[in-house]
Amino acid sequence: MPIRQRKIALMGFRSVGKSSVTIQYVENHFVDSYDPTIENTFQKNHKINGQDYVLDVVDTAGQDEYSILPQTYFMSVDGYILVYSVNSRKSFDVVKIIHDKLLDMKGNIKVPVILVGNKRDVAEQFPGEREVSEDEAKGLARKWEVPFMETSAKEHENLFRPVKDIHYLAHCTCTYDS
Ligand SMILES: Nc1nc2c(ncn2[C@@H]2O[C@H](COP(=O)(O)OP(=O)(O)OP(=O)(O)O)[C@@H](O)[C@H]2O)c(=O)[nH]1
Repeated sequence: MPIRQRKIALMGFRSVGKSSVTIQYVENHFVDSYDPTIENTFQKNHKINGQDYVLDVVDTAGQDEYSILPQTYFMSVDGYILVYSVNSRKSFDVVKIIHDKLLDMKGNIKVPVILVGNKRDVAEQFPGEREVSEDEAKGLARKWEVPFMETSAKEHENLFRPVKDIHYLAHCTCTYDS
């Protein structure tokens, strides 16, 4: 079977951990320093149900509510991982705005998205710092009908369920059997 190539992009507010999640997922280590990203693309191979996939994983520059998203993010990306940080309400608001923009640009067709609440370890260690509850995020994911998970890039916790979640993104099916 020929190898299939897919492109997925991580998007979200600044400093929520998009690069850390990407690097942990692709290279299995945690980067403690903060170096704002312009844009980086990584590759990861997956075999899913006997089919080989090459995933281009695009780690985007942090967005805010005013960011104008480049056309390339709409034209050539198959699926999106929208990342917020569980200790930042603002970053949760920003993923909602990004989601609206994606739907708008794609013509309101459902877009394959995974919602990720990163820095779970911070909320576990300092519960007072949590600004977005798991229940609220689950509610949003239910409304969007997309998979959701809280992760910790630092603790390498829950970094996607590769077969199930990546399969969903790679196939762009827009339906998710939770
Ligand atoms: N405690 C903790 N810190 C994290 C986690 N993920 C990222 N960080 C830290 O948060 C800071 C920002 O992480 P980045 O991965 O650079 O964030 P980003 O979203 O790529 O940032 P931009 O490039 O500005 O958009 C860094 O200091 C990371 O070490 C996590 O799961 N837990």
